[in-house]
Amino acid sequence: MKQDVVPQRIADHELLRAPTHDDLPPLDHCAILLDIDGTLLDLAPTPHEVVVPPGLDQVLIALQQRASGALALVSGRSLADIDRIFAPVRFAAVGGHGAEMRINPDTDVASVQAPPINEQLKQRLAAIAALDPRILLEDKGYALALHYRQAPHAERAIYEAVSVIRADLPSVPFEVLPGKAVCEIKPAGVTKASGVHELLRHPPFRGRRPMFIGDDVTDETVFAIMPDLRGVAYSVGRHATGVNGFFAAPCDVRRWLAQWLVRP
Ligand SMILES: O=P(O)(O)OC[C@H]1O[C@H](O[C@H]2O[C@H](CO)[C@@H](O)[C@H](O)[C@H]2O)[C@H](O)[C@@H](O)[C@@H]1O
Repeated sequence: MKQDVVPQRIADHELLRAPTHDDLPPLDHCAILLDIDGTLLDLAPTPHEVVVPPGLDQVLIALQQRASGALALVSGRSLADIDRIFAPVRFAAVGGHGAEMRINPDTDVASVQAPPINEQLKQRLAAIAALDPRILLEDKGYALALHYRQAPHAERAIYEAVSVIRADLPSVPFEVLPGKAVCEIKPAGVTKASGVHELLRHPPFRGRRPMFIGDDVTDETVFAIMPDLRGVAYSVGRHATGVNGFFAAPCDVRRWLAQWLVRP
């Protein structure tokens, strides 16, 4: 057969469908796992300035109820910060990139998967932040973050200074994660993926198929484990490796979550 049109090479991202609810397990078989910054919430100039759009908390509560409690936030933020953002509503959560976890949102019981950040390390990182008032040091207890969204020119100096600290403190087990205008310092050995694995060992999450949405480099450990868990993963703002589809922006994620509730 004569072929009139030479097929164009199709870029990987064009092969991916926009997320559809048809790919999802039914809500009563699903563990809903959601990243916060850049996924549920739009990015803000500083960590404290994020805003929960009207109605989002109600959508999350309704999904949580429909999933018999199996909805958790999976974040680099501390549990305390997550609660501050969504107050007065509380959710099950993995916090601090896997360093903390709370299965039951109605209790204060959180399991801690890592020691508090080393004091000497903290002081050295604080000294980096002191170089420029626009660099913010976020202390999450089990993890730290150096934010340079207000001082983008400082990015290279921050990473170089952190490398020097790593060489100076070889006995302190920490890892460096590049985030969005942030250099994250977290305990070695815990990741969002280790947190998700642990979460899925407990009711009401146990035995369910996970659905995870995330946007960042720090979410890639979770994208990577989804196939083994028979899960579904979506990224936001980019086509991350191994995901089933991606959203353009957090507003699309919020709309899609709301539509999931009213699906026929
Ligand atoms: O895992 P996430 O829930 O996505 O959290 C990742 C980090 O988010 C926060 O920082 C980022 O969001 C800020 C607010 O939009 C923004 O100002 C900053 O530049 C971003 O890096 C949070 O402060 C970190 O602790 C989280 O690890």
